[in-house]
Amino acid sequence: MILETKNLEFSYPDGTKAIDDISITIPEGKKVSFVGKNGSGKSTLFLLLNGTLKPKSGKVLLDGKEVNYSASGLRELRKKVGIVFQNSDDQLFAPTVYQDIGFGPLNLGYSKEEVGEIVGKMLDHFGLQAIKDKPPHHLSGGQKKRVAIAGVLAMDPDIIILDEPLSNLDPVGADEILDILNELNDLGKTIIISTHDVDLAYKWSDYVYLLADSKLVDEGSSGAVFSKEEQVRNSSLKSPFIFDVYKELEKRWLATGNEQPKDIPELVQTLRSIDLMRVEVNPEIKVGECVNLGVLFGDFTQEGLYEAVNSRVLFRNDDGTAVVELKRRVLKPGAIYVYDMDNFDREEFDKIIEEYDIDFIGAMGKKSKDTAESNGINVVCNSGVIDKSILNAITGSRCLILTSEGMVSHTMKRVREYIQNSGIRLIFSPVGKSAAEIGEEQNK
Ligand SMILES: Nc1ncnc2c1ncn2[C@@H]1O[C@H](COP(=O)(O)OP(=O)(O)OP(=O)(O)O)[C@@H](O)[C@H]1O
Repeated sequence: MILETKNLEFSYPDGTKAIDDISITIPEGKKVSFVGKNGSGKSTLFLLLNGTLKPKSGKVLLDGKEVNYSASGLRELRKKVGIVFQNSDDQLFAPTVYQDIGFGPLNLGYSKEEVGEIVGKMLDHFGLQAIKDKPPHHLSGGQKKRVAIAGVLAMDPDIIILDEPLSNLDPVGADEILDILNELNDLGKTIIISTHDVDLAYKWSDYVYLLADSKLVDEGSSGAVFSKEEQVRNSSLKSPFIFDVYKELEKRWLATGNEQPKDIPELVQTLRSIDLMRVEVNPEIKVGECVNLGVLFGDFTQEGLYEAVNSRVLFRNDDGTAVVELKRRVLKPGAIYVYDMDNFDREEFDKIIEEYDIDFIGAMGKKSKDTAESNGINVVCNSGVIDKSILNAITGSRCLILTSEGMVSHTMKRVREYIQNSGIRLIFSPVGKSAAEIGEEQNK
C-alpha cells in the first residue's frame, strides 16, 4: 500500500498556509518520521494523508489512485490509513474502552461476534482487559494512548500514522508504545510518526522527512538527514545526542571514523581497541587498579586466547566480578536468550535460569512485565531491554529477555541483526517450550 502526495497545498480558513507544495512517496513497510519544529505543518499533513482535511490543490494518492472524498471513498481510505491523534482525548469518545475499540470494526459492518473477537484480541494485546469497562476519560495518559492505538489497529490498517505518539508518556510507557510500533512494523505495516524528539527520530526511523515553515526541506535515511548539521540547526532542531557524543570521541581518536551509530550498542562498536571482559577478581582490588590474569582460555574464552596483563579494573559488581580492560580484541562471549512468556511455565523457567546461568533478566512488553511481576520474577530491566541486554552480553553477561506475541520475533530479529553487523560472537537463542516454534518462525 503506497501513500503519496503530489504538489500538496493547504491553507486554513484564516489564511494560514500550513502545507506548501509537498510531494512525497512514503516508503512502504518502513518506519517513517516527520520531524520539524512547532507549527511546521506535521499535524496538518497527517490530517491530509487520511482525508480528514481536503487539499486546496495537489493530490493525495493511495496505491496510485487519487483519494475520493465521498463518504464511501473516505471510509475506504481510513480503513487502510489509520491515524492516532496527538491528544488521545480528541480520539476517544465512547462510554467504555471496549466500545471505543469496537467502534471502527462495527462501523465497517462486522457482526457483533466478529467485533467481540477483534476487541478481545486488542484488549489482550495491549494489556487492557482489566480496564475494558472503564470510561476512557478516566484513564491515565499512557492507558489512553494504548486504547487509541488499539482502536485504530482494530480496523487493521496497512499504514498507521501517529502524531507525537510518545508525548506525555513516562519513559517506560513510551518504550512500551515503541515496542508495539516495532512489532507492527515487523508484521509488515508502514508506521509514520511525527516528533520533535531528534534522538527518537534518528534512532528509530528508516526514513525521515524534515519539514520547516510548511515546506519539505529534506528527506532520506535518518543518518543522511541528521548528518547535515547546518540544515538541522536552521530548522530549529538539534543534532541527536548520540551523534554529538560520537563526534567528540572520534575527534579524540577514541572511535573509528565515518560511522553513524544509532544507539549505545552501535556506539560501543565504534570504540577503538579497548576491549572489556567480565571476570572474577580478588575482592580487595578496587576500580582503577590493575590485575594480572595472565592468559585466559578454556571456559573463559571460546574463541581463542586473551592476554590480560596489567588489565585495569573499570567497574566492580557486587557479586565479586569486575569488568576489566583487555589487550586483545577478543571478548568472552556472553549470551542472550529469548523466552516467550505466552507459554510461561514456572518449573521450566526456574530450570532455564539455573541451567543457563542467567545473571540479567529484562522484560519487554506489558504482558511479559505483568506475568513476570505476578510470578515474583526479579526483572532488572524493563525499558530499552534489547540494547541493555546486548551491552551486558558483550561484557560477558548471560541475559534472558522475556517477551511475548509478535515481540518475540522482533527481538530475535534485532539481536540477530546486531550480531551480524557487529561481527561480535554472542551465544543467542530462543529457550523454553516454544523455542522450536520461534526458531522455525525465524527461518521463514
Ligand atoms: N485550525 C487551524 N486554524 C488556523 N491555523 C491553524 C490551524 N491548525 C493549525 N494551524 C496553523 O498551521 C500551521 C501548521 O500547524 P501544524 O499543527 O500542522 O504544525 P505541527 O508541525 O504539527 O506543529 P506541532 O509540532 O506544534 O504539533 C501553524 O502555523 C498553525 O498555527
